[in-house]
Amino acid sequence: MHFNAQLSQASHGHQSLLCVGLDPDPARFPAGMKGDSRRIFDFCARIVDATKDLVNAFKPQIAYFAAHRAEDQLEQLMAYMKRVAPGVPVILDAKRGDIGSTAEQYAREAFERYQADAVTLSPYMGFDSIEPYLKYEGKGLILLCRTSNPGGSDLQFETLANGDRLFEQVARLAAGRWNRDGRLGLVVGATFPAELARVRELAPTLPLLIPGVGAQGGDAAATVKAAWRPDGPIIVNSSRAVLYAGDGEDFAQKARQVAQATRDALNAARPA
Ligand SMILES: O=c1ccn([C@@H]2O[C@H](COP(=O)(O)O)[C@@H](O)[C@H]2O)c(=O)[nH]1
Repeated sequence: MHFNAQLSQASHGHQSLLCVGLDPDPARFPAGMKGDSRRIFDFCARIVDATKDLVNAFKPQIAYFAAHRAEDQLEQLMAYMKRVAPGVPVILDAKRGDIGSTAEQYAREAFERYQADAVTLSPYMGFDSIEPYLKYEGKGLILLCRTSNPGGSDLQFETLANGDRLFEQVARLAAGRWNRDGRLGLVVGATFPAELARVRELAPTLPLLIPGVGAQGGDAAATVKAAWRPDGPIIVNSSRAVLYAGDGEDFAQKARQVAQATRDALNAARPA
C-alpha cells in the first residue's frame, strides 16, 4: 500500500496525529533492563504494544540501534511492528544522502532489509541522491526541510539568489518538480511554528513529519495550528518524552499515558 494511504488510514482509524519515536537508549531503560543493549528489542516492543492504538506512525531512529550493534534487533522490531500493528506505517529515521550508487544501497537497506514504509533523507546532494529511493513503489521519502535544532538555521535560513531561504527552496522542490509521483514529504521542527506555517503554505498537501514536541519543548497546539489542513497529513513525533516517562516496571503504562495526553492535546488543537 502507498505510504500516504497507510498514513491516512492510521490517522483516521486511531484519530491521531501522533508518531511515537523509537530512540532506545539502554542507559535510560528501567531497572531490570538498564544498560543492557541486548534488551533494545524488548524495550521497544513493550512501547509498541502500549501505544499502537494511539499513533499514526512509529519512527525508529537507526543510530540508536547501530550504535549498539543492534541492527538485528531493529530488523526484529520492524517485523514485530508489521505483525502486531499492521495498519501503522513505520518511518525509518536514517537521514541518508549520498551519490546515486551509494543511495541505491541505502534504499535497499531501508526498504528491503528493514521493510520500512518511509525513510528520512537529506536533500542537500540534489535530486539524483533521492531518485534511487523512488524505485521502491509506494514507499514514502521524507526530506529534511526546516529541522528542529537551533543549528538548523545555520544553512536552512540562508537566503538564495532568488530571494528564497534554503528551507523554502526545499519545500518548493518537494511540492513541485521533485515530487514525480506524490511520495515526498518534509521534516519541519515543531520548535519553529512560523516556519512550519510557511512550509505548509508552500507544500499544502505534503505529509509533514514534525519532531520537537515533548523533550525539545515544541508546543502541541501551536504545531497543529501552523500545520493543519484537512488535506495535508501531519505526523507529530515525540520520542524521549514518551519512552522515558517512567523508569519502573510500569514504564510502558507511563509511556501510554504520555502518548495519550499528547495525542489528546494535538487533537484538541484541530480546528472544528
Ligand atoms: O529536525 C529533526 C529531525 C529529526 N529529529 C529526530 O526526531 C526525534 C526527536 O526526539 P525527541 O526525543 O522527541 O526530541 C529524534 O529521533 C531526532 O533524531 C529531530 O529531533 N529533529
